[in-house]
Amino acid sequence: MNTPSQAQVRRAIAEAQTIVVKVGSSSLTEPSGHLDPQRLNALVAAIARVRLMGGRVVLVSSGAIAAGFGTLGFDRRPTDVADQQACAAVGQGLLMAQYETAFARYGLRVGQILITVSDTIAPQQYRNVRRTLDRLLDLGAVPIINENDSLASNEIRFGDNDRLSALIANIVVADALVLLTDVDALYTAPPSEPGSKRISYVPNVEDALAKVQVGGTGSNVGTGGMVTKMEAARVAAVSGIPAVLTCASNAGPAMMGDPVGTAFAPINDRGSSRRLWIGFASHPQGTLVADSGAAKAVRGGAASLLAAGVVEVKGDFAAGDAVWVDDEQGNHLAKGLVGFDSEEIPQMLGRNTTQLKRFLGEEYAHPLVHRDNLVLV
Ligand SMILES: Nc1ncnc2c1ncn2[C@@H]1O[C@H](COP(=O)(O)OP(=O)(O)O)[C@@H](O)[C@H]1O
Ligand SMILES: N[C@@H](CCC(=O)OP(=O)(O)O)C(=O)O
Repeated sequence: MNTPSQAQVRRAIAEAQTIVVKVGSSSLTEPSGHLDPQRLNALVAAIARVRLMGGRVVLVSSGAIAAGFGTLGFDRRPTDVADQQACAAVGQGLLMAQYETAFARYGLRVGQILITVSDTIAPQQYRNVRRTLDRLLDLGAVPIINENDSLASNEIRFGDNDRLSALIANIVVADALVLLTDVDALYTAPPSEPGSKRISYVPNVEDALAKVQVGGTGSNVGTGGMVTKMEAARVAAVSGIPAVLTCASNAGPAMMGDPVGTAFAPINDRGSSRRLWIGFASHPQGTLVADSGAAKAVRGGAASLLAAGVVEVKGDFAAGDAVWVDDEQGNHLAKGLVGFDSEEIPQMLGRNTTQLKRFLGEEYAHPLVHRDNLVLV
């Protein structure tokens, strides 16, 4: 696709029908570990304005731990996981109570959704998340999402809401992603470094990643810093979704397409939500190794992966799971949703469709991975 101008990207954001807004802990809370109702109310005012003009807004809100630790008597954000989970349990309630009251002033309802990684990995759960979000939006409510910090175990969690917000943008087929933080824009280096310069437009986030020096959090409550925000912007750009990054007090102008913060251009056309899920959220459970002919066909982008071109199957998976498609040198070519259980596949390898039908039956005369379920990496 042609690279759009900054004005085109800003216009696309202003005209977005469905917007995912992500706000960080430091934009909603005091360093003492309590909510800052004034800043939260200002954010709600900006979102309500867009919502009342007919926009569909999903809010991904951090802040549960940061709103809960002061209330529970800690003088700083705890580092112990169980303490963090307890703080999140308390803070999430406080956060939602404040959002409920703030949105009610505009006659708007909110709906809380707490997500774990497995809700976006397993196809069934992914569909559930999507259906609930779609219905909440259809009913005019503002879904408010956070990671389910109190239950997520440390080994398997998003850990930051930046990446989660980009996945949510895919799930709801958003037209724009708005990342709100405590810094007004992306800079060429962490703003604390002398000489760092503000960047107002990033036409290609993958190129920018090589040139910009991104650092960790600048506050005592944030988690991912600019690293995870750039990753979120990258997922959005690759998914065909324009994004803007700025401070929370610029939420209104950012959503109106004003030249605040940093705008990120999409670098691909929009893909289907399911293909984007395969590409970004699915966790492959095994590998199909393609021979050189099949590898070439898969790389071409329009072919299904047939059993005739597969030389090896690795891992233990069920039909419908995500798998890697590798070449014989071990390079990942694609990710795909496989049509058969791993135990069924060895007997199919190297056989063409006629042979599969004759020796194994009609139900085996299908590609291992259909091209609609295959995404190049
Ligand atoms: N290149 C950069 N440009 C802007 N900010 C950066 C950069 N590198 C690191 N940062 C830091 O990232 C911080 C924002 O991330 P974080 O603290 O995780 O916020 P949030 O709580 O909103 O998610 C900024 O305050 C800033 O200190
Ligand atoms: N889920 C956590 C926040 C995780 C997170 O990404 O924080 P932040 O870097 O402030 O956006 C919480 O609600 O405390």
